[in-house]
Amino acid sequence: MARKPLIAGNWKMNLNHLEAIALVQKIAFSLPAKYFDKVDVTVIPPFTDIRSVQTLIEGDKLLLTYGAQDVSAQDSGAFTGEISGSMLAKLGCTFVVVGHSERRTLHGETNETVLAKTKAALKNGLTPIVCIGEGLEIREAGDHVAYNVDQLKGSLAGLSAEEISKIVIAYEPVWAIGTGRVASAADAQEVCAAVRATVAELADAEVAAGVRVLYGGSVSSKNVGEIVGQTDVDGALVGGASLKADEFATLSAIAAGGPLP
Ligand SMILES: O=C[C@H](O)COP(=O)(O)O
Repeated sequence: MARKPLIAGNWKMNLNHLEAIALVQKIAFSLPAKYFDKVDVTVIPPFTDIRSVQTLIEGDKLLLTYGAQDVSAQDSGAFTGEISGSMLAKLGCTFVVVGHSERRTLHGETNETVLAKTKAALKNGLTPIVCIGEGLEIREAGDHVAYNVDQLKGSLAGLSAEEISKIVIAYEPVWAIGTGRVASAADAQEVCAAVRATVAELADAEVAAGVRVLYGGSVSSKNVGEIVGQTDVDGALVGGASLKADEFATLSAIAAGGPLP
């Protein structure tokens, strides 16, 4: 089954709403409509930027989509600081990142938390981008495939095949995030193939053939071509390089198969 590549730009805690508007305008200008037949491109700004990004994208009928970096596992109520799935859906978000390693490490999110947030996203019609990834010690011990398979199984435990078919999975080795130390294309392929095999086990072969598996960790225009050229890698979750319009447009164009903008 042909899977359309997805390039998702996770801005993390960068750019206020005015800067967000400027960046989205530049990306849209650099990436004409023809590219969007071959690649889905989404921006994942901080919560405070989403309304401005929505207004721009809807007002100018841009072909980019947008999403959020996190979602509450709760529906509503006394959860100070939390943002619900229904709030994000009302703002027109397509995607929500769930279980990013920075949330797992810095905010103590477990596989159970990630599963609850994944359910909250699905319940509200959002596509969760469920993140997994091993630290350096696990990679150096050679246990990375088993570790990622376990993390994925824990993060998707009990979901139906239909629910799993609506999810995007992102493999992000923690040692490659923001470090400039990108995994080799073969490293990315090895884990993404194991992810797809695990989806076949948890759901079925058809769901596994259709689910999009992204790689994340120091992706740039220099390495994206080789990475998304791997059989089981269907795009990228991009951090630092998504904050530069030209670079993000260029790497999206490469994922689309070119030509360069
Ligand atoms: O969500 C994005 C990843 O954490 C990758 O970040 P990076 O491209 O800055 O390494």
